[in-house]
Amino acid sequence: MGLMPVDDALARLLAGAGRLEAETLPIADCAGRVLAAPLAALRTQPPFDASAMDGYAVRAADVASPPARLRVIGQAPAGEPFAGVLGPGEAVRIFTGGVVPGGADSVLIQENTRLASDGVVEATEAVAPGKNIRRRGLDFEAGAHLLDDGRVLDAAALSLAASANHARLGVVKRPLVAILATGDELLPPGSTVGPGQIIASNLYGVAALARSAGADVLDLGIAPDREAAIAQALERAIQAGADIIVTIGGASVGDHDLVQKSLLAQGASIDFWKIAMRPGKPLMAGQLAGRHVLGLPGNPVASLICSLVFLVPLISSLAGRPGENLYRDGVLGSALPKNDLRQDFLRAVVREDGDRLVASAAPVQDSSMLRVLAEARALIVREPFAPAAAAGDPCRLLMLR
Ligand SMILES: Nc1nc2c(c(=O)[nH]1)N[C@H]1C(S)=C(S)[C@@H](COP(=O)(O)OP(=O)(O)OC[C@H]3O[C@@H](n4cnc5c(N)ncnc54)[C@H](O)[C@@H]3O)O[C@H]1N2
Ligand code: MOO
Repeated sequence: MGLMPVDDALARLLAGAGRLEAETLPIADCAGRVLAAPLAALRTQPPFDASAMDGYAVRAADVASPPARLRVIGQAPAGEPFAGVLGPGEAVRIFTGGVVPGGADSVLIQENTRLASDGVVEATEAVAPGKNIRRRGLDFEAGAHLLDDGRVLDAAALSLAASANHARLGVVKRPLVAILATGDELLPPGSTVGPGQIIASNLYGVAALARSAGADVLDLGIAPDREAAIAQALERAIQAGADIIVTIGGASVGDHDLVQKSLLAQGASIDFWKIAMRPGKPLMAGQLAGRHVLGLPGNPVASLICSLVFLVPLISSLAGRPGENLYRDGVLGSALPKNDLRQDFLRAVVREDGDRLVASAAPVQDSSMLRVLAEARALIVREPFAPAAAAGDPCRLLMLR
């Protein structure tokens, strides 16, 4: 089988990954979620002409030639409207958020007044009609369209929805990603490591990427290289309602690479396997019981870069949220040899030279080396068969941080 180009593989993966169904949640649980339908206002805000300042509700004409004395006939704190109507020569003590009483056409701020005697206030400045009044419906009218379908519920959108009196919101279901590491040699961090054994590392990074893309994660732990154990873990993922099943390792061609075999035995269909990518060649994608399956290569750097390039966009697509564009233009800080048929993602340190990002590839790019990945700020993306390049040549960067 030939190697599928990275862009083709991504397009195939996303073609079958439409937005998940909606669920209704209390608004307190909706932060960061994606609206599943347009949102309209259930009420008008403000629902009355409201004072924007602490001061006195007045008739502008009464204070047109200051100083002007006004009789204070009552007060209107927020939440307690004044019941009467203001007549000529009268004022109502009012506070920010209070209902502007009938008869008043403006609010004079208290800094522009002084108390003359008990029950009498003196305006020391004039005020323009309408000044310091938030008109009924200034923000929105009942029935108005407020938020689009697909809007991410950020701080402003969430507060607006609450203000419009929505206690619950219809949001896109958050994808559930089940992650299974495979390999007889793997032990969880903190273990006493025996001969030939290593620590399972990348599932933590894969889980972190999944969560940051808006998914919930089900950690299926580590399965040994036995078909029955892998099958059992896949069944757990299905029972838990996973939308995406991610396997790590066992994706290549060795005698102990059993993931594909297990998947096929469970009735999975394989959409593609092996792509023109370095690291990440043995990446596999398919479907099992209506779930997406992404088989990541075991090499830690390969699995993390494949997660960034494939898993994150898949989650974004299911979650109905636009993915963040992590690509930037940069220049090379050091020369690179010509590339072969695999699209390369080279770990690079980046320095800023004015507004230019200067990226220098690490000299050793072995896909087991997590330290080089942690030190990198970007991946230099090299197209298949790219010619040799010199320091200073333009390059495309996939930013990591
Ligand atoms: N004859 C060939 N051999 C290999 C090929 C090939 O085309 N022909 N491809 C190589 C490439 S590229 C990669 S990438 C690896 C990926 O193989 P697998 O997905 O089968 O991964 P494993 O063999 O299970 O593991 C590879 C390596 O990574 C370690 N590993 C696995 N899982 C974890 C984990 N969760 N945390 C940390 N480290 C892990 C594992 O111990 C191995 O050292 O295949 C090449 N071989
Ligand atoms: O993906 Mo493998 O790590 O290309 O080396």
